[in-house]
Amino acid sequence: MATFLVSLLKDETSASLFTISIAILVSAGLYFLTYLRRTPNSMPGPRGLPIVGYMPFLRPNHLHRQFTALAQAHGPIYKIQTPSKLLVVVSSPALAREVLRANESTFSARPTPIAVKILGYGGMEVGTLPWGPDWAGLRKILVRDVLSNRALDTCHALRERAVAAGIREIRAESIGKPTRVFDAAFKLVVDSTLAMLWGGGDGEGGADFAAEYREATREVSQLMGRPNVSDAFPLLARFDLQGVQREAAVLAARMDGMISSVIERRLGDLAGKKGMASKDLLQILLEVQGGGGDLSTGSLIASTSSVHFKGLILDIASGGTNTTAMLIEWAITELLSNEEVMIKVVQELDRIVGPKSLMDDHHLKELSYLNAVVKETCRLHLAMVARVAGQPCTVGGYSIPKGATVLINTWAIHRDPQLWADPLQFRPERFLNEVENGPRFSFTGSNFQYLPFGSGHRVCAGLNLAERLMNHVLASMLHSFEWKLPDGEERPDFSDKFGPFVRKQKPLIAIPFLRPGSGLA
Ligand code: HEM
Repeated sequence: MATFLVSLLKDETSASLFTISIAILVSAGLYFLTYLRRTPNSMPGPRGLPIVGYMPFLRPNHLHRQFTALAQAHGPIYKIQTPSKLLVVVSSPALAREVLRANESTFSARPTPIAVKILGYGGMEVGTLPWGPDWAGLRKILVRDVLSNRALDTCHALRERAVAAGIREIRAESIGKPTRVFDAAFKLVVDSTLAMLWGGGDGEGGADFAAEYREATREVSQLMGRPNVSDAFPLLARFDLQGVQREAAVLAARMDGMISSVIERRLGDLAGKKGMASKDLLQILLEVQGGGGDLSTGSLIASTSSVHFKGLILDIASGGTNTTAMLIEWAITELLSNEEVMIKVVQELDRIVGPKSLMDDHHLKELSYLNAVVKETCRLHLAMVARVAGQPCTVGGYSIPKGATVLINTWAIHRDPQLWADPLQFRPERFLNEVENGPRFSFTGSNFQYLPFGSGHRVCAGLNLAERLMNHVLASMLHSFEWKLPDGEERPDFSDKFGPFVRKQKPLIAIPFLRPGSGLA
């Protein structure tokens, strides 16, 4: 569940002035006094005002750039005091390593906005559970059993079929027409995720159900990006001033209804001995569940109606669909303004996939230039990893109090000219031929210069799936179609907006034309 990482921070800064004023009167003084006592005085950082700290100076839509500029003024570790939180921003690989590896157990939790908690079965899914045996057991099932490369290989045909169907739909409905690239990518990503998850049985798929799930997922990500004053001022949470908690509860019930109905239908099918057309991830999960899991997880998923069991399904179905689609939109934006790179991608696709076929799984391993494009997109368009100090500790020689939120500013690290040659240039070549013994920059977070999926025990649990989806969907969109900007537009707009992730401020609109070399022609 990637989208929750920084929304708490945004909530803090962009709630309406009116609500903020009330909130400040009620609780800010109390918090500020508490934090004054606990703030490490010697750590550099911009000066704020009494009571409200630095909050009035934060620019919610541009925090990634503002935090990077502040690092230039205050160094690679600095503090920002807000009424309710001490933020510590770190912007170097060495300090990221200190937080995510050397002090891993101290920084094992991440800030969880109230809406995210409600939507995640009350904080019972992998992304929101606190570090402990429940989290470890469920994460093991998710990563080792259900989202392992082996399991994802098992259901590759389901993904291929869904992507091919989506590509045919674009051909039928959008050729020659201005199209929102994010929407096209989002549909392909959600449909193929759901196909892998529960598309192997009878009755679970279906266009209407997928459309309903897509709509709910879209609403979830909108809600997560909405400021909630209760996150900034927990004392006010019980009043739910903006109704965010109520909305989250309604949406959570809707998602739960859909997930429960899929499980029931599948269990009914099995009882009726209909069997599986082809094995999907739900089936793999049911087999783990039926086997009782191991000692650490057996009781957690003893029942298929337990929140833990359903939370695992939610993690897969909604964990990263929005982010994956958003990165595909950024990749196409970059390619439309880097003609040479686009030509190389398309040449590779023509060479590996060939003129008469559609993309399939075995092509993916050979598309090394396309994979480099995806890595370069992740370098330039992801912004932060957030963790909370579970106990007092020291980072970079400064003491950090319990409860402080530490932000690893990957936006700054990924664009640091000391670390990357021509850091603002889109140059996928930097990820090619890295070293002989495996890639220097993988998605696993072993190199702290490149952290798109975080690092350590809480590194993204869905990174295998995310990598396959990004590569597969992007490759299919580029192999089948030539995307052109509408007449009169020479270059796509690059303005962005900080939110749970860095999204495009203006959606990319492009026109797909059928490529003569595509398998659809
Ligand atoms: C390109 C898409 C994605 C990006 C950029 C992304 C990024 C991230 C990041 C940065 C984290 C926090 C890591 C940390 O704190 O060190 C995370 C956590 C997580 N992600 Fe992803 N993610 C993506 C896709 C996915 C997908 C497809 C899934 C589901 C299958 C998923 C499931 C999770 C889960 C469950 C966690 C919490 C892990 C834990 O706390 O143990 N993500 N993701």
